[in-house]
Amino acid sequence: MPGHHSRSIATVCLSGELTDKLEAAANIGFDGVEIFENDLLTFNGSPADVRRMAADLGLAITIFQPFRDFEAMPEPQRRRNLDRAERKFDVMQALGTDLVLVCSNVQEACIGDPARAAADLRDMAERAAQRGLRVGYEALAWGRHTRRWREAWDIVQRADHPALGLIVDSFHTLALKDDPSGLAELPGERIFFVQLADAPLYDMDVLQWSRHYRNFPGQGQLPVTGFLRAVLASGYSGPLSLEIFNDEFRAAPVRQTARDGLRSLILAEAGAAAPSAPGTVPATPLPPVPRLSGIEFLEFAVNEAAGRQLGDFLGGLGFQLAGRHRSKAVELYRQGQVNLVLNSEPDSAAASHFEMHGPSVCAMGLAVDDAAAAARRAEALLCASWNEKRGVSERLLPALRAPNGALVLLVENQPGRPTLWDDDFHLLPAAPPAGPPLLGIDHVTQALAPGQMDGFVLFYRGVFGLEPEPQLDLPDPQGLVHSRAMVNAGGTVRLPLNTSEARETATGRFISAAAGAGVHHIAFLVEDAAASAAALAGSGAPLLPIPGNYYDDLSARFALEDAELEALRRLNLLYDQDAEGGSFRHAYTTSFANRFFFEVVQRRGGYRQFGANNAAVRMAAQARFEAGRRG
Ligand SMILES: O=C(O)c1ccc(O)c(O)c1
Ligand SMILES: [Mg+2]
Repeated sequence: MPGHHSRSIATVCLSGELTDKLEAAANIGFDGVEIFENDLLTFNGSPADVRRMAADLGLAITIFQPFRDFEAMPEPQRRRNLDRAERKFDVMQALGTDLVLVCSNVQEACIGDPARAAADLRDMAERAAQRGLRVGYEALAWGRHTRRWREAWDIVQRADHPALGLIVDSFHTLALKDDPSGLAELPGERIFFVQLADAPLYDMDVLQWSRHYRNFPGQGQLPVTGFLRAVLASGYSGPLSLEIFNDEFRAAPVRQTARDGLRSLILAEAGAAAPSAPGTVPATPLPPVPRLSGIEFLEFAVNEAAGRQLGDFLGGLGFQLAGRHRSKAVELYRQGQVNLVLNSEPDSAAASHFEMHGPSVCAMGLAVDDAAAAARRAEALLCASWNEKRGVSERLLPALRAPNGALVLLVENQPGRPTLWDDDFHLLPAAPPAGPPLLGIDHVTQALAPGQMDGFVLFYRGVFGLEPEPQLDLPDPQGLVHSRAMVNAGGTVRLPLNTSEARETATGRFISAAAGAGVHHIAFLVEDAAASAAALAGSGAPLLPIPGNYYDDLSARFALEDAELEALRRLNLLYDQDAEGGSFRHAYTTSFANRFFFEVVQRRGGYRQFGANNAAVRMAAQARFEAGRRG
């Protein structure tokens, strides 16, 4: 017996033809699909063909939907609607599903009388029952008279027919800020079906919001877990089904969306099962979110020539060659607490990454408390794993693939035990540091192609417990860049994610130059940004020049001492403050091979952001610099 509810997805969530949708849903492991009427109408085959196809794939057809504008219409529509229902029943029987979703009537002509709605639904349910079918009634948040689940439930109770039940959809309830907790009191068998959807919090017309911006549970900001907990407390034992209307999903690769969907459903169930029932075994045995102590290293895919160039570039930033791998063409560069690895080993994950993307970050090493448990969690959440070849007595680093195919390596450090670097590298004697030491990797920013944000958010949130910060819109001279930082509870891992629809923004240029999503910039934490910038400038490091207007404006925005302002100006440092008086000083390098760049940052007084106020100036300076470099 499966320990979880059967898992279903509406065909409207997925791109492509009905065949593609069913295959993707089945291959990733869904148990069933909601057939959206439009996907059937546009399919060049009979409902019986769909039934066979689903059966061959091992998919149940959980529901046929939607049936619109049925209840509480005046004559002659009332009678016509009952005839319409009979035609839908014919299709359902050919499809081999017993449940139809009736969404609440949105017509002006709909009569505002729950008794009439109940009488009509009872008629429909009686006709359905004669064919062994069932009817579920769902409140649309923008229905003419029925908008809340309680109103729909009241009508279902009045109708009092065993073939009529309630359908609930987290979006409609949560979008209206309606309270789902009362669902726990319903008899579970009277809830015929449960749809789950999340959404970002937008202050907009609810119909437009629902039709274009829904996303999978965990990708948005609605309290879907609380909703699900209430539903499950009723004793509901039917399928949990994802129903997402989203413009980006309609355009996204179908297999990725299906994977994200199932990942989100596994997480939602685990989340709903977890805290309310201490001591009981959760429905999904999902290992806990790993504790992350930081980014242990970043690994660059290079070939020999690119490796030399990047090594030189890093040398200019004060990094030193600190070790060579015992068995592979892999070098360790170090400055202070920061480890950067350059991998030119043939026939490796790095080599294929280099073939596809050129010099770029191909792996991130995360320091975790329990690498094996973290790997099991990732596997349970459908992440592909990777086993790199290794020499005798070298460390086994559990590895999984991020949504762009880059690797995340899980590094477990135990006090008093040899480190990864001791185990796998011939370490060179450390020379005295050039410049003030780097304290660690402050953040790693990735550029994503349009449409990839939700998938990455779910990956980092679900697998590693990072939480998304609010989305920011940053003006690049060539278009807007949307940025959302994923940050863990301790602030030890910070991963801003940027997307842009515009091809010529810094983010857009990265995506075309690197052939896809990847690490666009790496920020190092320092104690004193002015001292670090001065040391970098002194050793001839390529710092990004910032225009003088920026500093004139700074003096108008913040009460800075003249000497400080002059130092910022001289060192091309940017400055920001938060509302609590925390401050941020940062400087950027120009890019390596027009691809990625580095930043040094200093945080004071609990500043937790990323200097978004300065992004426009930085991106304009980069655009100007790169245009100059191209000549
Ligand atoms: O947007 C709609 O019309 C619509 C249709 C069916 C649903 O189940 C739903 O939640 C919304
Ligand atoms: Mg719905």
